[in-house]
Amino acid sequence: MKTFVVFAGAPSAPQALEVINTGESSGESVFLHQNSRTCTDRRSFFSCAPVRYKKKQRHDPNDIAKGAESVPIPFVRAPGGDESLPEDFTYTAVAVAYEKAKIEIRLCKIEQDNCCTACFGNCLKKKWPCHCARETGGEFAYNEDGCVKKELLRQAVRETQGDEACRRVTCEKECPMEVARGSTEKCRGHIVRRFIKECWVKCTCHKKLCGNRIVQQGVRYKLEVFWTPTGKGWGVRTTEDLPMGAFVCEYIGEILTNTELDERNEERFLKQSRHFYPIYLDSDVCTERILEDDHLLCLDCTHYGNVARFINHRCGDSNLVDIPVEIECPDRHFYHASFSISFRAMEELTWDYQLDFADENHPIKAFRCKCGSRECKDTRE
Ligand SMILES: C[S@@+](CC[C@H](N)C(=O)[O-])C[C@H]1O[C@@H](n2cnc3c(N)ncnc32)[C@H](O)[C@@H]1O
Repeated sequence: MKTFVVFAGAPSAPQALEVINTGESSGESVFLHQNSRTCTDRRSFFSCAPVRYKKKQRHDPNDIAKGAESVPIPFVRAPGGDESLPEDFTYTAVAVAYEKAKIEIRLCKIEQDNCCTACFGNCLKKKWPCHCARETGGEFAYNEDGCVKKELLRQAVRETQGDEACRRVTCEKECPMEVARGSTEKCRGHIVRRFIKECWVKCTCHKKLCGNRIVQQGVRYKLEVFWTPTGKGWGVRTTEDLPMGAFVCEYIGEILTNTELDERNEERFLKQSRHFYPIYLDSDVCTERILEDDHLLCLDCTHYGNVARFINHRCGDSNLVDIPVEIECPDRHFYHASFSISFRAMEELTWDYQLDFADENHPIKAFRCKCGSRECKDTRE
């Protein structure tokens, strides 16, 4: 018996080695292809190999994600410009807790009837939606193209625009959001946000093929970070036309408590930092009423974050809407803030930060808005 070592890949990129035995009598070498095709010479092996052939990857100096996303995200300077990306920023595609934030991602919190333990393949193809669609009224949040369904999208736009018709809850005692703002005012009321629940770790469907696993797959459309010509610093745009409801990215950064964020804000304010990058994970404040400091969490993208950190604000008619998503377990102190297209876009991607420009007490002193929208709320002289 002869032993052959077979490369599963091109000659220049041997990634996996496989040893096979073959009879000596024919005098032929047998090359076993990884997708079970056999070829009798090395040449035809490599010509039938591309199914598994993975191009040798290089570190693309223009990819701000440094390979962390499944698509590269290039950055583009203004013509003739020499702006550089911030040096104290490291790209991460997963949220990381800084120090005190308590994140309760526990298997025991996922009850059997809160996940699909008998599903196979793609849950969206099932005749009847599985348990995972319960959160969204018995229908999956996504369509077969991986986009958020129209009704849910409309609802999210209404909620984020503070539509009076949306359900509101007022804190009975101290409002954690007012406390976070350093204010002693009464609760202004919280809109009850509708969450999306994706299939999670205990579900038995396919981790990549299930259509109820969209946000957890990460960025898949072509995005670009570019230097805005209107004085907003860096911004994000798409280089392809995105359909309504397409998931663009989630807001990823360091997970902080309010106190930690306050300390950072103060420091940055003293340093006269130009840009600020925090968001509050407050979509479920209304069901808790009373929250300890280490449970009302925020994401800060200043030092660690993903492409969402470069998305600028637009008042009123922004083309992205944020939707809270449960991915790991039902603990809503930490959830995923996903951005989907609410208006067709092939231009700068913007998101309404929901800032009150007149609020002098706001912990992040609002910038002078240059969004250019007819609905711009920054009316300060
Ligand atoms: C999340 S960052 C966005 C990325 C930022 N432009 C950069 O270069 O890193 C938020 C900051 O961008 C700037 N910004 C965002 N939207 C803006 C707008 N509509 N007008 C002016 N500045 C804006 C503000 O300085 C704000 O604090």
